Amino acid sequence: MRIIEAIDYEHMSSLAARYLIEKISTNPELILGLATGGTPEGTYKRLIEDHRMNGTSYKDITTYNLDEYVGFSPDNPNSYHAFMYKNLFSELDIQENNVHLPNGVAIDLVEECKAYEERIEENGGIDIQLLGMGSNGHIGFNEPGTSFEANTHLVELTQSTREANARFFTDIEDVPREAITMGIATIMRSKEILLLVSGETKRNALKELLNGYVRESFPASVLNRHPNVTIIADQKAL
Ligand SMILES: O=P(O)(O)OC[C@H]1O[C@](O)(CO)[C@@H](O)[C@@H]1O
Repeated sequence: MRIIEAIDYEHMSSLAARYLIEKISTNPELILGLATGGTPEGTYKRLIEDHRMNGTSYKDITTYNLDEYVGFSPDNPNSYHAFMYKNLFSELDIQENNVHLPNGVAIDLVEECKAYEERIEENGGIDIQLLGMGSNGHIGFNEPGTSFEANTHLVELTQSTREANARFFTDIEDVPREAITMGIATIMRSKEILLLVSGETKRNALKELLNGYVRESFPASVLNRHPNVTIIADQKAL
Protein backbone atom coordinates (compact mmCIF):
# COMPACT_ATOMS: atom_id res chain seq x y z
CA MET A 1 0.00 0.00 0.00
CA ARG A 2 1.46 3.35 -1.05
CA ILE A 3 0.54 6.51 0.84
CA ILE A 4 0.84 9.93 -0.74
CA GLU A 5 0.52 12.84 1.62
CA ALA A 6 -1.37 15.89 0.38
CA ILE A 7 -1.42 19.27 2.08
CA ASP A 8 -5.18 19.74 1.95
CA TYR A 9 -8.33 18.79 0.04
CA GLU A 10 -7.40 20.88 -3.01
CA HIS A 11 -3.92 19.36 -3.18
CA MET A 12 -5.34 15.84 -2.74
CA SER A 13 -7.76 16.50 -5.61
CA SER A 14 -4.98 17.76 -7.90
CA LEU A 15 -2.77 14.76 -7.15
CA ALA A 16 -5.65 12.34 -7.71
CA ALA A 17 -6.62 13.98 -11.00
CA ARG A 18 -3.03 13.90 -12.20
CA TYR A 19 -2.80 10.22 -11.22
CA LEU A 20 -5.91 9.36 -13.22
CA ILE A 21 -4.98 11.49 -16.23
CA GLU A 22 -1.68 9.66 -16.47
CA LYS A 23 -3.50 6.30 -16.45
CA ILE A 24 -5.93 7.52 -19.12
CA SER A 25 -3.09 8.83 -21.27
CA THR A 26 -1.32 5.48 -21.09
CA ASN A 27 -4.50 3.52 -21.75
CA PRO A 28 -7.21 5.48 -23.61
CA GLU A 29 -9.54 2.45 -23.26
CA LEU A 30 -9.25 2.34 -19.49
CA ILE A 31 -12.08 0.76 -17.49
CA LEU A 32 -12.51 3.20 -14.66
CA GLY A 33 -14.43 2.57 -11.43
CA LEU A 34 -15.86 5.77 -9.96
CA ALA A 35 -17.29 6.98 -6.66
CA THR A 36 -19.72 9.68 -5.59
CA GLY A 37 -19.74 11.71 -2.37
CA GLY A 38 -17.88 14.84 -1.34
CA THR A 39 -14.41 13.29 -1.49
CA PRO A 40 -13.99 12.90 -5.28
CA GLU A 41 -15.81 16.12 -6.28
CA GLY A 42 -12.59 18.18 -6.37
CA THR A 43 -10.88 15.49 -8.44
CA TYR A 44 -13.72 15.56 -10.96
CA LYS A 45 -13.45 19.36 -11.22
CA ARG A 46 -9.80 19.03 -12.09
CA LEU A 47 -10.43 16.30 -14.66
CA ILE A 48 -12.88 18.67 -16.34
CA GLU A 49 -10.37 21.55 -16.25
CA ASP A 50 -7.70 19.33 -17.76
CA HIS A 51 -10.11 18.07 -20.44
CA ARG A 52 -10.85 21.69 -21.42
CA MET A 53 -7.27 22.90 -21.30
CA ASN A 54 -5.27 19.89 -22.47
CA GLY A 55 -7.90 17.91 -24.36
CA THR A 56 -7.48 14.60 -22.52
CA SER A 57 -10.08 12.45 -24.23
CA TYR A 58 -12.58 10.10 -22.57
CA LYS A 59 -14.23 8.91 -25.76
CA ASP A 60 -12.95 5.34 -25.37
CA ILE A 61 -13.06 5.24 -21.56
CA THR A 62 -15.64 3.01 -19.87
CA THR A 63 -16.87 3.78 -16.36
CA TYR A 64 -18.59 1.75 -13.66
CA ASN A 65 -19.88 3.52 -10.57
CA LEU A 66 -19.82 1.89 -7.19
CA ASP A 67 -23.41 2.38 -6.18
CA GLU A 68 -26.88 3.88 -6.59
CA TYR A 69 -29.80 4.55 -4.28
CA VAL A 70 -32.76 2.20 -4.59
CA GLY A 71 -35.90 3.97 -5.82
CA PHE A 72 -34.05 6.84 -7.49
CA SER A 73 -34.25 7.03 -11.28
CA PRO A 74 -31.47 8.76 -13.26
CA ASP A 75 -33.54 11.96 -13.53
CA ASN A 76 -33.86 12.28 -9.74
CA PRO A 77 -31.39 15.09 -8.85
CA ASN A 78 -30.27 13.16 -5.76
CA SER A 79 -29.53 9.97 -7.69
CA TYR A 80 -25.90 9.05 -8.17
CA HIS A 81 -26.60 9.03 -11.93
CA ALA A 82 -27.48 12.73 -11.68
CA PHE A 83 -24.47 13.42 -9.43
CA MET A 84 -22.09 11.87 -11.96
CA TYR A 85 -23.55 13.72 -14.93
CA LYS A 86 -23.62 17.03 -13.05
CA ASN A 87 -20.11 16.74 -11.61
CA LEU A 88 -18.28 14.95 -14.41
CA PHE A 89 -19.79 13.22 -17.40
CA SER A 90 -21.71 16.13 -18.94
CA GLU A 91 -18.44 18.06 -19.23
CA LEU A 92 -16.40 15.30 -20.89
CA ASP A 93 -16.45 13.65 -24.31
CA ILE A 94 -17.37 10.31 -22.73
CA GLN A 95 -19.86 8.17 -24.65
CA GLU A 96 -23.15 7.56 -22.87
CA ASN A 97 -23.04 3.86 -23.82
CA ASN A 98 -19.78 3.52 -21.92
CA VAL A 99 -21.19 4.93 -18.67
CA HIS A 100 -22.53 2.37 -16.20
CA LEU A 101 -24.30 2.78 -12.87
CA PRO A 102 -26.58 0.29 -11.16
CA ASN A 103 -30.25 0.86 -11.99
CA GLY A 104 -31.93 1.75 -8.69
CA VAL A 105 -35.40 1.46 -10.19
CA ALA A 106 -34.98 -1.93 -11.85
CA ILE A 107 -38.10 -4.09 -11.44
CA ASP A 108 -35.96 -7.01 -10.27
CA LEU A 109 -33.21 -5.47 -8.13
CA VAL A 110 -31.51 -8.79 -7.40
CA GLU A 111 -31.31 -9.53 -11.13
CA GLU A 112 -29.95 -5.99 -11.69
CA CYS A 113 -27.12 -6.66 -9.20
CA LYS A 114 -26.22 -9.87 -11.01
CA ALA A 115 -26.36 -8.22 -14.43
CA TYR A 116 -24.18 -5.31 -13.25
CA GLU A 117 -21.54 -7.70 -11.99
CA GLU A 118 -21.63 -9.63 -15.28
CA ARG A 119 -21.26 -6.45 -17.33
CA ILE A 120 -18.09 -5.57 -15.43
CA GLU A 121 -16.70 -9.04 -16.02
CA GLU A 122 -17.61 -8.99 -19.72
CA ASN A 123 -15.73 -5.69 -20.03
CA GLY A 124 -12.63 -7.42 -18.67
CA GLY A 125 -12.85 -6.03 -15.12
CA ILE A 126 -12.04 -2.64 -13.66
CA ASP A 127 -8.53 -1.32 -14.29
CA ILE A 128 -8.56 1.31 -11.59
CA GLN A 129 -11.20 1.90 -8.95
CA LEU A 130 -11.46 5.31 -7.32
CA LEU A 131 -12.71 5.07 -3.74
CA GLY A 132 -13.73 7.31 -0.88
CA MET A 133 -14.32 5.92 2.59
CA GLY A 134 -17.07 6.51 5.14
CA SER A 135 -16.06 7.40 8.69
CA ASN A 136 -17.30 3.94 9.73
CA GLY A 137 -14.99 2.37 7.15
CA HIS A 138 -17.60 1.76 4.46
CA ILE A 139 -16.42 1.59 0.88
CA GLY A 140 -19.08 1.85 -1.78
CA PHE A 141 -22.11 1.22 0.40
CA ASN A 142 -20.56 -1.83 2.03
CA GLU A 143 -21.39 -1.16 5.65
CA PRO A 144 -19.58 -2.75 8.62
CA GLY A 145 -20.34 -6.48 8.78
CA THR A 146 -20.64 -6.95 4.99
CA SER A 147 -19.08 -10.21 3.87
CA PHE A 148 -15.79 -9.85 2.03
CA GLU A 149 -17.20 -12.42 -0.44
CA ALA A 150 -20.08 -10.18 -1.53
CA ASN A 151 -20.49 -9.23 -5.19
CA THR A 152 -22.81 -6.42 -6.30
CA HIS A 153 -25.78 -6.58 -3.93
CA LEU A 154 -28.64 -4.77 -2.24
CA VAL A 155 -27.89 -3.12 1.08
CA GLU A 156 -29.73 -1.39 3.85
CA LEU A 157 -27.95 1.85 4.76
CA THR A 158 -26.94 2.41 8.37
CA GLN A 159 -28.25 5.40 10.26
CA SER A 160 -24.73 6.91 10.40
CA THR A 161 -24.35 6.76 6.61
CA ARG A 162 -27.84 8.24 6.12
CA GLU A 163 -26.92 11.04 8.52
CA ALA A 164 -23.62 11.68 6.72
CA ASN A 165 -25.39 11.82 3.35
CA ALA A 166 -28.29 13.95 4.66
CA ARG A 167 -26.28 17.05 3.73
CA PHE A 168 -27.17 16.43 0.10
CA PHE A 169 -30.93 16.36 0.93
CA THR A 170 -33.38 18.83 2.48
CA ASP A 171 -34.52 16.33 5.11
CA ILE A 172 -32.89 13.17 6.48
CA GLU A 173 -36.20 11.37 5.92
CA ASP A 174 -35.60 11.85 2.19
CA VAL A 175 -32.33 9.87 2.32
CA PRO A 176 -33.06 6.41 0.91
CA ARG A 177 -32.80 3.40 3.19
CA GLU A 178 -31.53 1.01 0.54
CA ALA A 179 -28.93 1.02 -2.20
CA ILE A 180 -27.26 -1.21 -4.75
CA THR A 181 -23.52 -1.39 -4.30
CA MET A 182 -20.58 -3.20 -5.79
CA GLY A 183 -19.53 -5.73 -3.16
CA ILE A 184 -16.20 -5.98 -1.42
CA ALA A 185 -15.31 -8.89 -3.74
CA THR A 186 -16.16 -6.74 -6.78
CA ILE A 187 -13.97 -3.90 -5.52
CA MET A 188 -11.13 -6.27 -4.67
CA ARG A 189 -11.12 -7.68 -8.23
CA SER A 190 -10.14 -4.22 -9.56
CA LYS A 191 -6.61 -4.35 -10.84
CA GLU A 192 -5.74 -1.18 -8.98
CA ILE A 193 -7.35 0.96 -6.29
CA LEU A 194 -6.96 4.67 -5.61
CA LEU A 195 -8.39 5.67 -2.23
CA LEU A 196 -8.87 9.33 -1.35
CA VAL A 197 -9.16 10.42 2.27
CA SER A 198 -9.68 13.98 3.41
CA GLY A 199 -10.49 15.78 6.63
CA GLU A 200 -10.52 15.22 10.35
CA THR A 201 -13.78 13.24 10.25
CA LYS A 202 -11.89 10.48 8.39
CA ARG A 203 -8.79 10.50 10.59
CA ASN A 204 -9.89 7.61 12.83
CA ALA A 205 -11.03 5.54 9.88
CA LEU A 206 -7.68 6.01 8.14
CA LYS A 207 -5.86 5.03 11.33
CA GLU A 208 -7.98 1.86 11.56
CA LEU A 209 -7.20 1.02 7.95
CA LEU A 210 -3.48 1.59 8.35
CA ASN A 211 -3.15 -0.52 11.51
CA GLY A 212 -3.48 -3.49 9.17
CA TYR A 213 -6.05 -5.49 11.20
CA VAL A 214 -8.34 -6.95 8.52
CA ARG A 215 -11.92 -7.57 9.64
CA GLU A 216 -15.45 -7.42 8.23
CA SER A 217 -16.54 -5.01 10.97
CA PHE A 218 -14.32 -2.41 9.27
CA PRO A 219 -14.85 -2.91 5.50
CA ALA A 220 -11.98 -0.71 4.25
CA SER A 221 -9.50 -2.89 6.16
CA VAL A 222 -9.81 -5.43 3.32
CA LEU A 223 -7.69 -3.09 1.19
CA ASN A 224 -4.68 -4.35 3.15
CA ARG A 225 -5.08 -7.57 1.15
CA HIS A 226 -5.07 -5.88 -2.26
CA PRO A 227 -1.71 -5.91 -4.07
CA ASN A 228 -2.03 -2.48 -5.71
CA VAL A 229 -3.51 0.25 -3.54
CA THR A 230 -2.53 3.91 -3.51
CA ILE A 231 -3.93 6.19 -0.82
CA ILE A 232 -3.86 9.95 -1.25
CA ALA A 233 -4.68 11.50 2.11
CA ASP A 234 -4.52 15.09 3.28
CA GLN A 235 -2.82 16.27 6.46
CA LYS A 236 -6.07 16.60 8.38
CA ALA A 237 -6.82 12.92 7.76
CA LEU A 238 -3.33 11.68 8.45
O1 LIG B 1 -16.86 11.22 0.24
P1 LIG B 1 -17.88 11.21 1.32
O2 LIG B 1 -19.04 12.10 0.99
O3 LIG B 1 -17.31 11.50 2.65
O4 LIG B 1 -18.47 9.74 1.37
C1 LIG B 1 -17.68 8.60 1.62
C2 LIG B 1 -18.12 7.45 0.79
O5 LIG B 1 -19.48 7.15 1.03
C3 LIG B 1 -20.20 7.06 -0.15
O6 LIG B 1 -20.94 8.25 -0.29
C4 LIG B 1 -21.13 5.90 -0.26
O7 LIG B 1 -21.27 5.52 -1.54
C5 LIG B 1 -19.14 6.96 -1.25
O8 LIG B 1 -19.60 7.44 -2.46
C6 LIG B 1 -18.04 7.74 -0.70
O9 LIG B 1 -16.84 7.33 -1.24
